[in-house]
Amino acid sequence: MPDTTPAKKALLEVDDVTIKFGGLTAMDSVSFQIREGEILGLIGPNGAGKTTCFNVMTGVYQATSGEVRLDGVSLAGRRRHKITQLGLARTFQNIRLFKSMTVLENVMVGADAHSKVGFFDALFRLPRHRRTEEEALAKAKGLLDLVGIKARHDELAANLSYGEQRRLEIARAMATGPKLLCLDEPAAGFNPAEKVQLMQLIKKVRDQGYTVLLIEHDMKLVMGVTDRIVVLEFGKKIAEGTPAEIRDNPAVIAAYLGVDEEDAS
Ligand SMILES: Nc1ncnc2c1ncn2[C@@H]1O[C@H](COP(=O)(O)OP(=O)(O)OP(=O)(O)O)[C@@H](O)[C@H]1O
Repeated sequence: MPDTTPAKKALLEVDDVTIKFGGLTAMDSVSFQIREGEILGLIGPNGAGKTTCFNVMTGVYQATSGEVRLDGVSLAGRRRHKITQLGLARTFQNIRLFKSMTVLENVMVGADAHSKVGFFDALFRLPRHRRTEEEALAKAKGLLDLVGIKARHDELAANLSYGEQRRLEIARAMATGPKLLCLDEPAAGFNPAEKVQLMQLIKKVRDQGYTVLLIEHDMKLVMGVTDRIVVLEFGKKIAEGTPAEIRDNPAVIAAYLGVDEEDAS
């Protein structure tokens, strides 16, 4: 039977983005789209431009040319907090938590990015503020439950295990209410069992209605969890497709093995 499911709309569009650092072109006319509800993997050897791509998307760097659009809205020239408000959240390669705050407080800080309560509501603890606070608390606990660390909510973030801190980072990013959740090497430093659990968590997050962009070096994880994969090498997109297509792509194999394409095929 022909597939009659309508194609999902593009949530994020990276449109012909180039970024140069002096003489180095870290992204060279890169275009790809992330569709609503999918898990997209962004992979490539060291120095391929993956993190730079994240940084352009999240407003850390400005593209030299081209633009990134979220839900049709250009992110060019927007400040980081504005991009978060528009619905793009990220985690970092190096964990960035408020270590002297509790687990729950870390998630509440994320939720504040979307708070519509004004200064006076908060100052006089007006009913609107209290209601919003209660809702934020319930939502934060729900997110901690989702990532599997609800029992630790009163603990200082510094006292969590490494794996728990990574989960907390994901919960905090989700607390900003993103349309797109970008995970930068979330499995770094994980053992095989933790990687399997992370795969399950990423799928669970997507099943909650989130769209996920994943930068990850671990091929088994990327192949096991993503719907589609975009491959960068030396700042250029060299391939795009399903995990099965990417696994068999000679250009990708060559990029990873560091051999000529003809030798790899
Ligand atoms: N702020 C910067 N100034 C100068 N060069 C930069 C800057 N940021 C990144 N680069 C360079 O851009 C290229 C792409 O780097 P990037 O960190 O995006 O690669 P990556 O694919 O994320 O690599 P890795 O897997 O090692 O994290 C590299 O050559 C890097 O040295």
